[in-house]
Amino acid sequence: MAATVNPDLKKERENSSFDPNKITSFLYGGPEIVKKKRELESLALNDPDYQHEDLNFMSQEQQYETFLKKTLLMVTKVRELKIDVADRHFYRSAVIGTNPDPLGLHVGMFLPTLYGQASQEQKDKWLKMAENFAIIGTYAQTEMGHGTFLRGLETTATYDPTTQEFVINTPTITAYKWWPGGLGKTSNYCVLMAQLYIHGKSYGPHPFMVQIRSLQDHKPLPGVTVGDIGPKFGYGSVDNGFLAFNNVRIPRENMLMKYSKVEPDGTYVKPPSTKLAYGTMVQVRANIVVNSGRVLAKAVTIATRYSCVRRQSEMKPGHPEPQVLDYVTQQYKLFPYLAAAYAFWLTGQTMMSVYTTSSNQISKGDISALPELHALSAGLKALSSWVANVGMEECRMACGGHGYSHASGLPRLYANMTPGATYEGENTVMMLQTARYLMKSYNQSLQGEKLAGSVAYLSGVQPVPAAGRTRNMLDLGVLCDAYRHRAARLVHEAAVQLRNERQAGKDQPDAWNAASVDLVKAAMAHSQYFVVKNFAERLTDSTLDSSISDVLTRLCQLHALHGLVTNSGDFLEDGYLTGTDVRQARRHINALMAKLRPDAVALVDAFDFPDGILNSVLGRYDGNVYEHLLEWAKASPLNKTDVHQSYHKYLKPFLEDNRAKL
Ligand SMILES: CCCCCCCCCCCCCCCCCC(=O)SCCNC(=O)CCNC(=O)[C@H](O)C(C)(C)COP(=O)(O)OP(=O)(O)OC[C@H]1O[C@@H](n2cnc3c(N)ncnc32)[C@H](O)[C@@H]1OP(=O)(O)O
Ligand SMILES: Cc1cc2nc3c(=O)[nH]c(=O)nc-3n(C[C@H](O)[C@H](O)[C@H](O)COP(=O)(O)OP(=O)(O)OC[C@H]3O[C@@H](n4cnc5c(N)ncnc54)[C@H](O)[C@@H]3O)c2cc1C
Repeated sequence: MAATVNPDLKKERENSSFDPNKITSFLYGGPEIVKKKRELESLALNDPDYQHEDLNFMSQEQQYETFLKKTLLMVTKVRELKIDVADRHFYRSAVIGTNPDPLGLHVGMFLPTLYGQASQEQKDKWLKMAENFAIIGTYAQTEMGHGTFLRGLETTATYDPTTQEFVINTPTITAYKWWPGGLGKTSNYCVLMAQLYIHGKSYGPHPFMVQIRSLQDHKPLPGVTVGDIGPKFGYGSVDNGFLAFNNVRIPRENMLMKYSKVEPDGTYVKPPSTKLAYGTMVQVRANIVVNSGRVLAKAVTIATRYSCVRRQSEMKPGHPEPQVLDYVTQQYKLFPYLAAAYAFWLTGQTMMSVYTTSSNQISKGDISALPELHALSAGLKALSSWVANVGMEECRMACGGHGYSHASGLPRLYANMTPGATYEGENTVMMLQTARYLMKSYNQSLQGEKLAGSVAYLSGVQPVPAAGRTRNMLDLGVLCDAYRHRAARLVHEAAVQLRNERQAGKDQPDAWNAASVDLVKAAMAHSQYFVVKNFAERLTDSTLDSSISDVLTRLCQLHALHGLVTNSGDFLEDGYLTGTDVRQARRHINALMAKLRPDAVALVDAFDFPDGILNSVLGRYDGNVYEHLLEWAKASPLNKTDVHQSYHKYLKPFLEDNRAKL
């Protein structure tokens, strides 16, 4: 087995223009954090207790069992090692790699819902148990018939004032809860979203704390039907489940009552906003923006390293085969996603800081930031997960045939991460939520109101510049202005389209539906403007080391220019950009790719994913791809014996029969 680094990768690293550690530090927030991250990762990756056979060689049941064992062990070790709450994600991502785990919903949604939706008395009652994993919960909202339309949920929680209980029921097949992670086999509690009924009146979906399995033998409690929904596209390591209730009674105190309340006599106390009950989803959407940047960074790391190791064809007759990354078409596949990974990494950080500031404000009773937070997180969640999806698949195809093997790590990454476009709010639906906010803001600006936050730019309509002027299409100010103009124009045009549909006689819902393609386009343009502007603003950080600001600027330019060329019609349509500008942009892309080429490996190294987290034979840090491909294939269960038992069962008689008939 080769212990040395592949010479091509070695040369790539020697020739880069900067020290990747400096970018790593920038991406993670300083050298101290990077040090902590590396310590925790190496602790997890070198722990023999976490070792197991490759998941790709396992059935769904084995994957679930392996991951359950591993995650429970992780919880115990996190406690023993006294890892700070803020640092746990480093340890966790080294333990689970790119796989979801059966406790993900407990940590990612059940606990956050208790923090965000429970009253102080309820926190006193349940938080200690939940934080210490004495109970395990999930977030049971989606039903077989409704995921998107929460107001259409069918599960009922009917208040009975005589006993001061809620009666939980699943009235139809379509009301079965369907999909919640960790529900199938693991959880004994859930936060249940159900329609609240008091004295025959419906009050809409509310969260309830419901025990579903016995704490003694883990059997479903009386009236509860629960199980696993079966194999999925990915997510083999998680028991996504179904759940139904037949007249299950829970105490009044089990409705989460930080905002809405039901008094013992059945009096309903309204929350400051009904949408506060959706708070956990907003938090997870913000997390998905962070995650999308990381996922894309992983895919691009694998494909870029492999593209430097892989040699193919003759560029010049008689010359050695070039590294495939030297083909400009290969660079055009990968570098825009390399740039996008950086763009979304930084967007994720901004999104989280907006989330933290706004949610602090909201928890103190000031809900004014809620609409902006919802609109921003919905749009960025949708944009980032869509780009990550397309990027992961592009990276897989850029690895040729070997990309299709599970050895590349890319099919599993894709299968586990692609539902980010569906869960926590289906992407089109999320873009339409953002569009709703944009329309409202735009109309407010027409009434003369001053807008703030991410929509402030809608107040001032930018004029289309006079023809004949020249622009420097590499100037980040020029690029941001172009994205801003496009977003403002598309918001304006969607609003005009809506108004025209209304004037043509449609009612508001039909007009909205008729204009929805334009509305999504406007929300997309708004979100893309936010990403480009955020990237450019981060580069103005005066503490940024000059040796890395050049290369980061190139990435930012590439990200903006690539989006501009891909959507050139939007920029050209009203004459804001000219054909000359777009032609110039295309030429700059080629020049930028040539400049980025020597730094490509250093730029992916800077993401700092250890091999144990990447889990890819093609993306190995040492580039020793071929020997490990062979070793990996040899470990496949079909290779345990030279002659498989199916030969004796099927192939042998078949061949013998055919030979006998000759
Ligand atoms: C050891 C260390 C560990 C570290 C751990 C880290 C681990 C992390 C792991 C995380 C794992 C998570 C995995 C995720 C798994 C998936 C979970 C799920 O899918 S769960 C299931 C996820 N399911 C989904 O996401 C369902 C998606 N569906 C929905 O969210 C809603 O049905 C809807 C938004 C589409 C419509 O709602 P509807 O009630 O019909 O509302 P209308 O349209 O009529 O609009 C009325 C007004 O409300 C406004 N508004 C709306 N929402 C919000 C909000 N959130 N806020 C504020 N406002 C909001 C709206 O703007 C409008 O305002 P205006 O114009 O009137 O002023
Ligand atoms: C891996 C995975 C894990 C999940 N985990 C959980 C969990 O832990 N807990 C939980 O409660 N749920 C969970 N879910 C469910 C998930 O949240 C829903 O699937 C998601 O919210 C989408 O809803 P839906 O399935 O009803 O899609 P649908 O709404 O049926 O979407 C189908 C199509 O209809 C379109 N559409 C729907 N409404 C509109 C509209 N108003 N305007 C325009 N187009 C529309 C959509 O764009 C989409 O193209 C999970 C799902 C997956 C895949």
